[in-house]
Amino acid sequence: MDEIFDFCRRRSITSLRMTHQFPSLSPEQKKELSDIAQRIVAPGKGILAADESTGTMGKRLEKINVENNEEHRRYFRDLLFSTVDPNCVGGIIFFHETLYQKADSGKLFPQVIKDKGIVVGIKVDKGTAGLNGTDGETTTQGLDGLSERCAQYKKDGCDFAKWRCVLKISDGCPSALAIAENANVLARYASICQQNGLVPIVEPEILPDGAHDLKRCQYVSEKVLAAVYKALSDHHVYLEGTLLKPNMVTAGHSCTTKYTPQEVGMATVTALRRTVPAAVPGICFLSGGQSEEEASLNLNAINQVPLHRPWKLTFSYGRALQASALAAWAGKPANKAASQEAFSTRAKINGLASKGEYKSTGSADAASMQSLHTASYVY
Ligand SMILES: O=P(O)(O)OC[C@@]1(O)O[C@H](CO)[C@@H](O)[C@@H]1O
Repeated sequence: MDEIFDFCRRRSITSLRMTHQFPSLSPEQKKELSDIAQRIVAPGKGILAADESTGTMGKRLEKINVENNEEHRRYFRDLLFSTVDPNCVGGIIFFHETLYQKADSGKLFPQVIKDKGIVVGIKVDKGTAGLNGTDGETTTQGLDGLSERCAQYKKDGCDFAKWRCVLKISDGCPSALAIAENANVLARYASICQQNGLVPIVEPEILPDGAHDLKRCQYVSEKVLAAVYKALSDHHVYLEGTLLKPNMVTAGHSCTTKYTPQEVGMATVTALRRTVPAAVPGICFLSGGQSEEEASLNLNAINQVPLHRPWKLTFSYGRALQASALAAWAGKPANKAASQEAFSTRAKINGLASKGEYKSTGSADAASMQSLHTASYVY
């Protein structure tokens, strides 16, 4: 090590010395973070994103004519959590309210989940805010008081966190400002999480709105991810203790060319191989308005791409894991078992897809084929 420092001094390279001089995490902290991340993306497992804010949950409940009140939100989440299979779900992302609610059994939800061996996560961002002078682009808020909130969440049973940034594709978007600002805020968030023992899920979502083709989405995804990993490095984030939650590389929703899952898989894996370091243990895709079946077929194809893939490639789905379950429930207690069955089926299929082992029978039901995309969706 001394020779390296000596070499750096002679060449006036100071940054290496600085990194070693001010280590941000102890070996024990690093081990804890890396162990948590590995548990979440163990083979065949992915993440259930159940972190819809109260407003977003309202939009979901409205579709099935159910009132958006605390009990209905609790009931639906209890329905999911009491049936979730730890063989295909390694982590669940909670919204603040859910973390302090109880299951019908009287146990707090985080305890129910931990007892199954599933890791508890929490959404910690506070939503998007406009970047003035841009074409409607945004950054994400929530850094103020984040360290204190993370420390409290760790005490209350959480071991990972999620923060979502949003970028969009159009003629002039994403702008250089949006790319730089969102990369930096994700890195700052990730650094704060790690100091508090939470594995940060880094989510730079590129929206599927638009008529762009697959190539354009791949190009933009590469630029955004390259900026994110440069910022994470600048902020000394320990990559082994992080997870990435990106969009799959797909054409825009109104693109007239339709691409096969194999084409989506190849474009996605190519973009990731060019930008995401091998030290990152897992890449957990968001579903972004794809139908349940489409999200499963694309994930399966991603895991069948004949290129070296140094990370686990799995799911962190919200809509694509819950849509059929919500529709089957329709707010009626008598439908609870049918709703749980629908959820378990999707979780099992995605567990298989995360290993490239899902064989579609081609007989998927209508509900799972329905697009879940809403143009200019605001969460
Ligand atoms: O795209 P999906 O799979 O439905 O949801 C992905 C997601 O990141 O976006 C939502 C809004 O923040 C979250 O509830 C969820 O974690």
